[in-house]
Amino acid sequence: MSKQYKPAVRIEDLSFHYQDRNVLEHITFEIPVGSFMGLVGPNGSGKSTLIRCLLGLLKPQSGNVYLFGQPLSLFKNWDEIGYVSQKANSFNTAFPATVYEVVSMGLFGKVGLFRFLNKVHKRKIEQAIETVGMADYMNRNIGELSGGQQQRVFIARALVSDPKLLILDEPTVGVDAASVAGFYQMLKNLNREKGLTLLLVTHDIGVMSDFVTHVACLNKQLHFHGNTAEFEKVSKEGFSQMYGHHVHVLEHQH
Ligand SMILES: Nc1ncnc2c1ncn2[C@@H]1O[C@H](COP(=O)(O)OP(=O)(O)OP(=O)(O)O)[C@@H](O)[C@H]1O
Repeated sequence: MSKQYKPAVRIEDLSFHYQDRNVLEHITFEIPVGSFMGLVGPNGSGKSTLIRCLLGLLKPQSGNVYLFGQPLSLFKNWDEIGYVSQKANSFNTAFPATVYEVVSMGLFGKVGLFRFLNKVHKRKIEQAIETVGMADYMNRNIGELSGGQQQRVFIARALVSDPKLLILDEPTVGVDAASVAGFYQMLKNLNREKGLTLLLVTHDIGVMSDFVTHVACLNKQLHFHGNTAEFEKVSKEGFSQMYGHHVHVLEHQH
């Protein structure tokens, strides 16, 4: 890797197996700084395992991971990496907390639990809430919001510590179909306007491809990796073979 070019993520020839089950085989790919990468694959294709290897939660049997040019074992700036898992697994929404309080939890790593939030912190919290379009709900209880609104709040919680890379694992689970496009549009704006590098994990290959800049298709091996224009050129048959006949790629007008 050249000294000048430091992608947000570089994965080199990574293989991982659980006991006797091979889950990831010889995965090599990069997430350029400033890109919006969609990582797609059917259920059980190894997406979550790859994210866990990338976050250092699992150790691959072979291969290397670099974050912003640094080998994972030396990487210390975890503030730079935001992670939003599937909502259902990450937070008990019956917990009586307002949107503002939930987002402020994203700062606790920096200011320490129960430390007094100063004006700068408060402004950061408000800005993060505004960024995800939830300013009108600042004082509402998290449990009163729809699934899509709750996911926006969890993204604000991840944004409040100014990450350079935001990883979202299946963020539209539980978001109603009518809200999904608006949700992806918000992510696209975060990428374009704030320059945030995004990694979106999903099996929603159709809708996702309208919003991302790059696509990686995983099914144990990496079947495709490239920008959206290259992705559009790939034949529908190729994807049907990989995902099964029930998945289709959306046709684009351009
Ligand atoms: N702790 C584990 N021990 C053994 N096998 C596991 C473990 N976790 C996952 N697997 C298996 O590894 C494979 C990949 O799982 P993984 O969760 O990475 O897939 P995924 O693409 O994220 O799936 P989904 O879209 O359903 O969340 C699956 O066959 C799964 O059953």
